[in-house]
Amino acid sequence: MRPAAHAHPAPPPAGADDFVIRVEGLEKTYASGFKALETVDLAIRRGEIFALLGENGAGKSTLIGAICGLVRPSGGRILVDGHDAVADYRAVRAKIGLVPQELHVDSFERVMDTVAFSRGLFGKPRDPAFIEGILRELSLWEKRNDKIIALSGGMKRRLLIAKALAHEPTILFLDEPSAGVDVELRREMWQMVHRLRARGVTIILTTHYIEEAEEMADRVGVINKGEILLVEEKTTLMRKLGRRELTLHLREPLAALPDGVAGPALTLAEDGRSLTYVFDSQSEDTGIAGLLRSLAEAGIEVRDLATSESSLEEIFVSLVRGRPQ
Ligand SMILES: Nc1ncnc2c1ncn2[C@@H]1O[C@H](COP(=O)(O)OP(=O)(O)OP(=O)(O)O)[C@@H](O)[C@H]1O
Repeated sequence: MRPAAHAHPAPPPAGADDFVIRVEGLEKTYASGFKALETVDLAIRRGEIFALLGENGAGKSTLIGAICGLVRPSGGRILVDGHDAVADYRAVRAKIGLVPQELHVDSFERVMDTVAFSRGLFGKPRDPAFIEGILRELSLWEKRNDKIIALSGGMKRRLLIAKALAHEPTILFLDEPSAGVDVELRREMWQMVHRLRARGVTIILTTHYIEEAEEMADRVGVINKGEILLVEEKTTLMRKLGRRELTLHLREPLAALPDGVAGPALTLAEDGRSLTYVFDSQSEDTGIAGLLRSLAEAGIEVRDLATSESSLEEIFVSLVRGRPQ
C-alpha cells in the first residue's frame, strides 16, 4: 500500500521541468530481506535546497544512493532531468555531484591531481582554471600540492566537496555535511551552498542536525523507517506545526491553579512562579485574552510575559516520535 499523501507537491503539467528529480514508487529491499525503503514518492525542484531529515537508519543514504545510481531499486523508478537512474546511469551520474561523509581516495595522491582526476572520470575536458577556481573557493589552493594524507580532517572534507564539484554537476548531494565538522567550516559550507544555489545548482542534503535544515533549506522532507512522512516548505512547516507558548511570570507564587483558570493548555511551574500556556498560532482565537481576563478575575497578577515558538527540532521530534510503532 502506498503511504498516505502528505503534502507532496502536485505533479506539474506535462512538459514542465520544474522538478529536476522525480522519485516514483521507489522501494528497496536489501539482499538480507530488510526493507529499507517503503513506497517513496518525492519530487525535487530545480534550483532548490532540499533537506532530508531523518534519524540514523531512517533510509537517507539508501534513498540518495538509489538516486545516484549506487543502490539498485527493488521497485519504482527515478528520473533525473528526464533520465532513468537505472537504465541511463551514466547520464545521471554526470549531472550529480555526491559529497559522501568519508574520504575514500588514495591518501598519497596530491590534492590538485585528485580533483582533476575526478573531473576526467566524467569525460570532461581538462580545465585547470576551473579546478583552480574550485580549490580557491574551498581554501584548498595553498594545499594543492600537498598529499591527502597530510591534510587535516576539515581540509579532507573540503577536498570531498572539490571532487564532487569537479565535473560541474547541476545537482549536488551532501550526505551529513556537518558531521564532525567545526563551526567555522560549517559556516563556510553553508555559504558555499548558497553560492552554488545562486548559480542554479540544486542541492539536497541529508542531516539529522536540525539546525542545518533550519538554516539552509527551502524545503524539508522527513523520512522515518523508509517512509517519507512529509515534504513541506520550511517556513510553512514551522508555521503550521509550530506550537507557540506563552509564559506568564506571576507577581506572587501560587500553590495551585484556581478552578476558574485551570485548563489542559495551562500548566503551573513547580515553583509556582510562572504559568505556561500552549496555543495554536494559526487559530482565530488563541484564548489569550480570555486567559488574562480569568487570571485578573481570580486576583492573580502577572508581572511579565513572553512567547516562544517551537523550533524545527521540536517539530521533527514530535513528528517522528509521535508515529505509531
Ligand atoms: N547493504 C545493506 N544490507 C542490509 N541492510 C542495509 C544495507 N544498507 C543499509 N541497510 C539498512 O537499511 C536501513 C537504512 O539505512 P540507511 O543507511 O539508508 O539509513 P540512513 O538514514 O542513511 O542512516 P545514517 O544516518 O545512520 O547514515 C538501516 O536499517 C540499515 O541497517
